Formats: sequence, structure tokens, C-alpha cells
Amino acid sequence: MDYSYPARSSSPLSYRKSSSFSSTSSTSSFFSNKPMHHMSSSSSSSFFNSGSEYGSRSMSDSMHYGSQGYNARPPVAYGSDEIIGEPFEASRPGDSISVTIRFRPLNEREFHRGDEIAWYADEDNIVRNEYNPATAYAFDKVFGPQATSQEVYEVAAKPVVKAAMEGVNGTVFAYGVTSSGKTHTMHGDQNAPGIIPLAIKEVFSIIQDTPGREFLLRVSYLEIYNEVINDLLDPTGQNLRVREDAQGTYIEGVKEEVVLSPGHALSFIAAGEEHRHVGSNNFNLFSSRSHTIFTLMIESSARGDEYDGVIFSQLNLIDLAGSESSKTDTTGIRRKEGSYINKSLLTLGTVIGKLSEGKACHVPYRDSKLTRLLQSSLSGHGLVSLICTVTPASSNMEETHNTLKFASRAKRVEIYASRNKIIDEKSLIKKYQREISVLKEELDRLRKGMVVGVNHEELLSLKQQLEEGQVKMQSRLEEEEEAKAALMSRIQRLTKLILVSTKDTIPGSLSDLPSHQRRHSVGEEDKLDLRVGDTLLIDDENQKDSPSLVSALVTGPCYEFKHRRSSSRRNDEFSPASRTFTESTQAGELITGSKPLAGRMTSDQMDLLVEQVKMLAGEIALSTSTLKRLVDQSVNDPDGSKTQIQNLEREIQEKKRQMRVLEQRITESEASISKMELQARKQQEAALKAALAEKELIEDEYRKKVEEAKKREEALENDLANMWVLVAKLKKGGAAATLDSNTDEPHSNGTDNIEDPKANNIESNNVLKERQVSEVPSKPANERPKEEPLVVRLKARMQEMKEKELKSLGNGDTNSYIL
Ligand SMILES: Nc1ncnc2c1ncn2[C@@H]1O[C@H](COP(=O)(O)OP(=O)(O)OP(=O)(O)O)[C@@H](O)[C@H]1O
Repeated sequence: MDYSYPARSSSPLSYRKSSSFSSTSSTSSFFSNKPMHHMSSSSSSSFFNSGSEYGSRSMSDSMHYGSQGYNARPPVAYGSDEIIGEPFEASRPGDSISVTIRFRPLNEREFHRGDEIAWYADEDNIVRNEYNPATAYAFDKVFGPQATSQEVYEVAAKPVVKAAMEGVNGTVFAYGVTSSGKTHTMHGDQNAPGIIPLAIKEVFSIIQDTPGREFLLRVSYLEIYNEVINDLLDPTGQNLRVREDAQGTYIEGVKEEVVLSPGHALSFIAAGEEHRHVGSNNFNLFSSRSHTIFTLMIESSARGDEYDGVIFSQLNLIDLAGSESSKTDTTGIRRKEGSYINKSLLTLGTVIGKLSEGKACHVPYRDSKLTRLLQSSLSGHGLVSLICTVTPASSNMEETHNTLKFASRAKRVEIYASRNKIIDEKSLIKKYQREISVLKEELDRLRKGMVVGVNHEELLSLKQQLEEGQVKMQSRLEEEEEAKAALMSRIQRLTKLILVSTKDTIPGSLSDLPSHQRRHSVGEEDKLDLRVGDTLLIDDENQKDSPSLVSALVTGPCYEFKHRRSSSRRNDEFSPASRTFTESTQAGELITGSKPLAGRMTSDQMDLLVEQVKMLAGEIALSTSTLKRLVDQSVNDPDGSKTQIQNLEREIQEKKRQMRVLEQRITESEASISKMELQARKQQEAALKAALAEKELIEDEYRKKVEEAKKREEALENDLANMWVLVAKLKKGGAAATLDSNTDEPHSNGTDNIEDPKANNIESNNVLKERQVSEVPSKPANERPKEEPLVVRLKARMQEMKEKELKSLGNGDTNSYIL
């Protein structure tokens, strides 16, 4: 993993990465506040390094700087009160702020002006004045100029980081005059990462080594510039306000980003650094003009069943701006910045001083934003590690001495660190865990075929809906498939037309050609097409208006198509050989083939014609633009391009002409199609009219037959009625004697029989038949003279009826059967 850390102003990670992770307004306490402080002795042991022994003075590497060495006279005299008595008391129980001193090497500037080593690290814990060896300060650890940031980290930061991972708040901050090495210590660079990147690395490494717990990390990054708090992770977050609640101080609206890896966290810092106020002074080209506070919020809880609540802690990594002495040459804005920096550092010193006195007195935390924000940590809750960076240079001896005094006072501030626990509701990790478990359950239910909040019936209906949906989907797919198939077949039809178009110039129908003859290699095509072309020259009716189309037919469609695709790339190569090809076009070739087919043009062929016109139009546009380019070029080389231009002009003219031919053919085809349609419609109309007339005739005849049948029916009915009358009379008379007289009376009383026509009908029929069988054939006509007129008339009438009946049967008149 690359822990390279960006330089202040030229970071390779210098972009503001917008986080896709949870970003919430901070409502958490800057630190869990427990406003208590306790005085500790100056020799109290550190929380981190107990048992530091004060050793005798020894030469360290740090002393080997400066031309005059460290034996030079001290530039300043010290009062006895400033000298710390020796030896230090060994460690004693109780926690205090960890105070570490880090010397930086003399810089070039100091070296060149002949600065001496005024202060040096005497063994591991002592800072001693070169000019007055009795002036010495003891700290938890003192690092010489050769110490690496990693070493400083191990002592000054690692214990704080580890404690923070276990729920103890922690603050590590670098304090010192400008250009003493604070930023170098806290941030470092790619080659020597500082406390912040090393702490981040440590945090993730601890997570890695703690399989029993779950962690959630968030970061925030802000600066205090001219007593204004700005959010470095959110450029819009300017002039944020410090708020206070039961848990302590917090910054309202500060952006917090969840981080997932060291690189991720570093990218936020790098982005924040871009917004940090940095300026140059005569000591430092990239002087920090603001205090920065990088905060890592750590939540953790035991995994699985061993859940014991959520532990929350904050780790603050602070890079303070350097105090500026009167020697710092600043003007204008820098001076203003400097005065703000000094004021806030002075307040910090005062607060530390008050705390170190251990008296119950007013501590002016509120006098500066810095002390207000550090209130919780300085007031004793959580671990605090102060790293004071100093220069050994004699020219800065006084400033270094002030730093040492400040550090010494800070060392006397006692702290009481304890592990934090937070109630679950406030825990982000808990919130996320809850969400995760809800989602997991939902997933589980879904896997088991259950839907959250859905009962069995609803589930069934859902399944049904799903099935219906599937059916719909299926039918839609089928429709799509059909549409696709239709399209495919249309494409195939068109493709076939295109492929066969050249072959179809052979007289005969398309279907006469076997399909394999319609698909052949370019070589075969060339030979065949030459023959086809010859034939066409003789037979094609278009020869007169389109002679150049023949040249199109000389080339096969495949070859032509290949050429057409490449011709756009090679349009400037108008060699005589290529000219032949450029004159013939795919479009021209196709239409030539389609015309002989078009005795009656199909809609596919019409579509093809339209496509060909479009293709030609495209080719013309391309050729025209090439022509334009050639004409432009010809200004420099008139002779070189002349032939090409002429060829191209001819080609354009030819294509235009072909296009006109095609358009004319389309118009003609359209006209002929509509003419044929009209004719067909007229024929159809005439046929319909004839059919109608024929139908009317048949109907007339039928009507007449019906009328005749009706008339016959009426007549028969009439005859029948008369017969009944006669029969009734015969029955009534009983004898032949009376028959004569009665039958002649037209109004005889026959009403009895008539009243029951059905009964009479059956009876009379029987009587009639008897008489016909027994009397009429057996008796000669001359033996019954009295009966003759009536009987004869009756018989004649019956005969007549029979004949009519037979006649009706013969004519197929079904009405006759009714009788
Ligand atoms: N221990 C060190 N070893 C080598 N070079 C260092 C060390 N400390 C600081 N420097 C160099 O000294 C210069 C100033 O350091 P730095 O910017 O860290 O000072 P500072 O205290 O942050 O200053 P300011 O308060 O003005 O921001 C830098 O070029 C830095 O690389």
C-alpha cells in the first residue's frame, strides 16, 4: 500500500473527491466533555512513557551543526527560576499530557548565516541549553534532528491512536514557532510520512487485527484561519460555528466523510490541503497560516452475539500555525494572519498555564476558537500528546526557549482518560448494522419466496400477475419475433433482388435461375456479367436512354460493393483504372437489373428503386465534396488535378443522369400501377353489374312463378269448395231421383256438412272414392241418363283437377302438393 503523502501545495491527490458515502452534519461532541483538570508535578510521568530516566549529558548527532559548534557563548542569559532542577523525579502514578520535543536540523538559511546550536537533546528526555547547561527541561521524549517521523510517531502518537481504537479520545498536536517543523512532523511527505498518514495506517491495521469487532470510520478536516472556522472538506462550509451541548463542544455543520481505506482517508486530507491557507514568510515558503484539525471518528462494536454496545472515540490530529516573532518579516495580510495566530497561541498558552497551576480558577477557553475546540481534551478527558518542534539555531534560541516553557507547563496538566461508550441510538455503526440486518432479512424472505408484508393470497395474486406478465411478455416477444422475421424476410427478399439484379438481365424470369447461380465469386461474376452485359446491350429496352448502365453491369455486385466502400477512402486516387469503377455504382447496377423484371413492378422493387435513388444522392454528395476539395487544391497545382476534376465532374453528371432515370422509372411505375389498378377496378365493377342484372332476371322469373302458383292455388281452392257443396247435396238427396232436382238448385241447404268441413272432407272423400270405384267404371254411360249432367260435370271437374295437379307436379311447383 502506498502511504505517500502529498506535499502541501502539489499533491498528486489534489482533487476534491466527492464522497458517495454517508456525510452527516456533526452533532457529536468534539470530545466527551468532563471539565476537570488536575495539577501534576512537573516530573510526573507521561501516560505513554513512564520511567524516563534522566541521564548525564551526552553528545548527540544533533549537536554537530553550525560552524561554531555548540561551545559558543550563550546568546542569552537565563534567570535561575527558569532552570529546572535536576534530577527529574522518576515516574509516578497519574496521567499527564505527553510532551515530546523534536529538533529539526539547522536549515540552509541558518547554516549560512552562521547560526550556532543553542539547544540540544540531552539523552532521550532532556533539552539542554548549550550556553547554560543548567538550563534544561525534561520531557517524555526528546528527538534529535536525525529522528524520523516514524520514530516520533511510535512514541508520541501510536499510544494515542491505539487508545482511540479502544474508545479513548485522543489528541495529538504539533506546536512550535514558524518553520520549526510542525507540518513536516504532522503531514510529512511522500518519502517521510508524518503523524497523520501513519496514524491512519495504524487505524486500518488495527481494524485488520481485530476480527472480533466492527468499525466505522468518519473523518472531518477543518482549519481555523483568522479566528474563522472553515470546512476543508467542503469549500462552502465557511465560518462554521462552535456549539456546545451536554457532551461538550462541537462544530455545527461540519462535513464528515465515511472512509474505507487509508488511501481513501488520505485523499480527503489531500483535497482539504488544497483549501488550506498557506503563505510564505521570510522563514518558510509554505508557512501554515491556519491551525488545522483533522478528526477521525471511530465507532466500534463487538461482532455477532457478543455485542456489548458501541464504543465511540475521536482522534484529533492538529497542525498548529507557527507563532511568529518580531523577526518574522511580514506585512499586510501576512501580518494580520500572524497576529491572529499569535493571539490564539497565546490563549492556548494561558489555558495550559491555568490548567497547569491546578487551581480552581477561570480558564479562558473561550478566548480563542482553538482553545474552545481543544477544551474537552485539555480539560482532562482523553489522551493528549503535544509534540513541540524546535530549531536548535542560536538565532531562534529565545523562541525555542518559549516553546520549551510552554511544553513544560503543558506537561504539568493532568489528564484522566477513560473509555467512551455511546448509546446505540446515536451510533452510526448501529444504524448501519440495523439497516444491514433488515436488508438481509428481506433478502432471506425473498429467497424463501416470501415478500415482506404480503400474505398468502396476495402472494398468489402476485404470482398470477407475474405469470400474466410472463404471458404478455411472451406474446410480445413472439410479436417481436414475428416482426423480426417479417423484417428478415423482407431483407432477404431485397437482398435477393440485389444479388440477382445483375443476373436477371439475362432474358427470362428470375425464377428460371437456380439460386446457386445467383451467388458466385467475383471472378465468375465478372465473366458472366460481361456476357450479361452484351445481352443487355441488344435486348435491354433501356439501352437507348442509359448506355452507361452497361458499364455498371460489367462489374459484379460484390466487387462493386467492396470498391464502393473503399472508394470513399481513395477518392483522391482517380487513376484511369479506378475510374471505371467509380463511374459504375451499386445503385445504377441494381436498377438496371430490376427493370427487366418490372413488367409489373412489385412494391419491393419500388422500395429498391427508392433506395437506389438515395444511394445515388449520397454518392453525388460525396463526389461533389471531393470535387470541391480538388478545385481548392487545384489553385496550387492546376495541371495535376485537372484530369481528376474532369473525371469527377463526368462521374457526377453520370450519377445525376442515372438518378433522373431512376426517378423517372419510379414515377412511371407509380403511374402504371395506378392505371392498372383503375382498369382492374372498372372490370370488376362491370362484372358486378352483370352479375347483378342476371340476379334480377332470375328474381323476376321466380316472382312470376310464385304468382302463378298462387293463382292456381286459389282456383283449386274454389273448385274444391264447389265439390264439397256437390258432395253435400249428393249425400242429402240419397237417391238419384232427387239428385236431379236438387242438384239443379244452386242454393240448396247443405250447411250441415259445410259446418264441419274436416269431417265432411274425410267422409266425402271416402264416399267419393267408393263411388268412383263401384259405380263409375262399372256402369255404362247410357244406363244412367238422369245422373249424367251432375256426374259428368263432377267427373269432368275431377279430371280437370287431376290434370292440373299432374301439370303442376311436372313444373316442379311445390305448392301443388298442398292440395
Ligand atoms: N525534522 C526535520 N527534518 C528535516 N527537515 C525538516 C524537519 N522539520 C522541518 N523540516 C523542513 O523545514 C521546513 C519548514 O518546516 P515546516 O513547514 O514543517 O514548518 P512549520 O513549523 O510547519 O512552519 P509554519 O508554522 O510556518 O507552517 C520545511 O522545508 C521542512 O521540510
